[in-house]
Amino acid sequence: MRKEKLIVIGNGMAGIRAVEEIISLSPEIFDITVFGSEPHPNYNRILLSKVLQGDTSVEDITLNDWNWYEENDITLYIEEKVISIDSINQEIRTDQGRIEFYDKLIIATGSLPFILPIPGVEKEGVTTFRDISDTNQMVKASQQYKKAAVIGGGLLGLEAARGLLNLGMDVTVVHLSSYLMERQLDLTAGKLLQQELEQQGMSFLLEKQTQEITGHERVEGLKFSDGNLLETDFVVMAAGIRPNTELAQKAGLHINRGIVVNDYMETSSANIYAVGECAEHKGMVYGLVAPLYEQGKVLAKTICGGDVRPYQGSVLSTQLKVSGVDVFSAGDFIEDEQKKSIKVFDEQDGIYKKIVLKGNQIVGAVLFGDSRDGNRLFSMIQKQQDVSEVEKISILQPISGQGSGSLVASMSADDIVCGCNGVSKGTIVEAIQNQGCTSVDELKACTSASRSCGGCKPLVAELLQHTLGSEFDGAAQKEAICGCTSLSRDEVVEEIRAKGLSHTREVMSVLGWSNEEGCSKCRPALNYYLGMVNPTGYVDERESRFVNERMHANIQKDGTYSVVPRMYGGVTNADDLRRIADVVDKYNIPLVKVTGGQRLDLFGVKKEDLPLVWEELDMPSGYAYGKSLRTVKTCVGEQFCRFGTQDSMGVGIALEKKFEGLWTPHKVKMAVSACPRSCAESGFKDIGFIGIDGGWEIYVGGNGGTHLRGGDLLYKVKTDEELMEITGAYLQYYRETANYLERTSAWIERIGIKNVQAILDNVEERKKLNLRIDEALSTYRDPWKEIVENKQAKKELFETVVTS
Ligand SMILES: Cc1cc2nc3c(=O)[nH]c(=O)nc-3n(C[C@H](O)[C@H](O)[C@H](O)COP(=O)(O)OP(=O)(O)OC[C@H]3O[C@@H](n4cnc5c(N)ncnc54)[C@H](O)[C@@H]3O)c2cc1C
Ligand SMILES: NC(=O)c1ccc[n+]([C@@H]2O[C@H](COP(=O)([O-])OP(=O)(O)OC[C@H]3O[C@@H](n4cnc5c(N)ncnc54)[C@H](O)[C@@H]3O)[C@@H](O)[C@H]2O)c1
Ligand code: SF4
Ligand code: FES
Repeated sequence: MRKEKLIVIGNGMAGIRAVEEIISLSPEIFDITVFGSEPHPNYNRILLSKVLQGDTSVEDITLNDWNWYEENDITLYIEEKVISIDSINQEIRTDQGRIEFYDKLIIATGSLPFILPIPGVEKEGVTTFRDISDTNQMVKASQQYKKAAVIGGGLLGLEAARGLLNLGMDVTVVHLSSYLMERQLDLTAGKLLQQELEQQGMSFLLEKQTQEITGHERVEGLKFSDGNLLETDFVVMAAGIRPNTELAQKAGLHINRGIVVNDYMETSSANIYAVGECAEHKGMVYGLVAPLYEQGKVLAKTICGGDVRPYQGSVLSTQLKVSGVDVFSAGDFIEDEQKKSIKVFDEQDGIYKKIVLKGNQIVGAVLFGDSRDGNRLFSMIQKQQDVSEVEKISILQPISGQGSGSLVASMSADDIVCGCNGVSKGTIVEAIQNQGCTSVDELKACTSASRSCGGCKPLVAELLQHTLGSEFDGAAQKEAICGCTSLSRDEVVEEIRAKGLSHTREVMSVLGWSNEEGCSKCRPALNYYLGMVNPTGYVDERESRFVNERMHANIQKDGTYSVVPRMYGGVTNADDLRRIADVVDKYNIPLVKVTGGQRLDLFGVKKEDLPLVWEELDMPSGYAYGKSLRTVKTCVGEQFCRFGTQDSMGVGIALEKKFEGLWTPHKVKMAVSACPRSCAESGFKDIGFIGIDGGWEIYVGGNGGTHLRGGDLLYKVKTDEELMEITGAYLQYYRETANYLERTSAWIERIGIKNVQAILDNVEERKKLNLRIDEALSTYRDPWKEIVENKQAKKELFETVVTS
């Protein structure tokens, strides 16, 4: 039976959550294609604030990686924008000229940041805060400039400001209203918040209307309507958002503020639905994930058929994600003729609580300084609980001051624990008691609790402890490697060693994985740990690897691949260049790019051409796709440079020849410079070598990515042999102790350079580590050559099967 074609425009949080709901209801009905204009698979936009504040990294906020799309047979086109919808012929067209037919179409285009209509907004140094690219821009600006101004003192502006403070900038928040977060707080809470943030180092200009952004090409300041000026090097616009409706408008759909939908998320056009921030329901447009996820549930049921409970709109609750600030707001929190409030204000401790009652119903709440009662109050608001029988003041006081255990004990089963995902206490308790969840990560996988902003994690953990009672295992609360198990990385590796486990499925079965297939997080990790523990006995499981590692090339947004041949030490010759040029001509390779790691990257290679390209290049794989040694960059060194004191190219080539093909927890880059001028940028590599008089300095844990980190000096050595020995021992220690997907920069901070030095100081230990790395290296075979020589693998992986 022909599957119906479902197209989703927008690869963001609401669109993909709706797809998840659809797949869980009816995995077989639709052939799904998703278009996303950003260059990433679906990620957790909420956590961009945490990325900026340095609490997590861009790599760690992916919600659904490429494997998820592949496993669910979803075609994803990234960096491809849908530019028109033909609702008569049921077709969409993209900016790449692609035209696709749909049976059903979901518009999930989100919002656009509101850009103040004032002169100067186009200047260099003005940004918004909406996506990964904006976040990277802010991190980069903080490395070059000192003064930042954030326009807008709402949730987004304050989270951006906290991030910029953490990045070392002087930050002034410019706000239109007389107090902060006026959409979520009342005057008292807004002022308390300001005091707290001032203590953290933030400055504020309130009741300021920005009239112009001054400067030549780059921003130099802000000019206000009262004539005052503020000098600044960088401006973040966080003055609200607007639903992204242009596409729907052009298609003739009914638009008001957003794309108008009914209670079933249907737009005014047949077979077209809208969900998320772009949708307007009963005059409301939402900008938080909880309502968008509720909409996604309704949409999935509508589209899959069956009983649908119509969407009735959502009550909102918010929390600011700034460490050291405890603030909560929910529902309708401003008093008027019909709505009266009850307040508790402890000025000494800076604690303020207010509930707003309409008749006998609690309709809103604001908490500052102690938000532990937030969930309970939110549940009362959602349930429109009648409080006529209750002594009103007690609503504000029953939990505070008591232990946290009693907080979860006092919650009723339908009280919401995770606001973002609408998960109640009852659902979590059921998952613990009936589905055997024993850790927060398992609960996240089972119920989605704590999957979004993460603010509810402590409460989920308390509930777990409370429910399990004496069976609660504190040790199990260590970071589990994924939601399929409660075991940590160290425990899994220990079990693999102790029980001699030799296959991912065996690990999952023997160690009692809750999901017998594993998931896209644990399968590649197990494959790595098994290979690390038993390098000569373990047979690598191709199917457990990420797609790029399976294909030995990097997949690009148009479905073609990029190919990087190995050029040891970044050194090449006429023969290699001639062969590369011939291959480029023969296979119509559209782009050849010199990489930052001194390699040539051939972009736009068709999947079926990959084995032929590799065969004709006749060069080893550069592993540009792998969690392994990528490149050793070198400066020309003593051979040609006047300043060179060492043979950087020779050492670089020797390092690369020795360690090529070594699987590591994450990618590893090296650089060798022959003098402290460090032309190969040795200070920002996983391992960097700098030639000095009479030897080398070895730097480790450097990173040139979003969270720039200069390497730490590990050792000074006198000879090239010592350099090799230390490098081997260091790399093996990293291989044996890091979590899968942990870069050396994060690992060294976690483990501590002094502890690593203590291990490597021990000559015997160093020898053993080197023996073990040599064993791992002994298994290396060039993967391109293997495929070229293996007809079966070539056929399975690279020949496109055409069925009619
Ligand atoms: C820094 C930050 C922190 C936040 N913190 C919180 C929080 O703590 N709690 C909370 O509840 N909410 C928070 N939010 C809001 C939350 O992230 C959004 O409500 C949510 O992401 C909206 O989901 P969406 O799918 O509607 O839109 P988006 O996630 O923006 O997704 C829309 C996607 O569609 C793509 N797109 C648009 N047009 C096209 C087109 N024509 N073709 C193809 N693709 C297109 C866009 O590029 C985008 O990737 C935060 C937002 C930000 C920016
Ligand atoms: N923790 C969270 O829940 C969280 C965090 C970040 C973002 N978000 C969401 O992201 C979206 C965007 O956030 P936001 O804070 O930009 O939106 P917002 O509309 O909540 O706040 C914008 C703020 O900017 C102020 N403002 C408007 N024009 C201004 C001007 N000319 N000069 C100075 N100030 C001006 C407004 O007074 C308002 O307080 C919202 O939907 C928000 O809910 C949520
Ligand atoms: S690092 Fe020193 S030796 Fe190497 S190229 Fe630069 S200046 Fe010359
Ligand atoms: S409250 Fe945001 S993830 Fe649970």
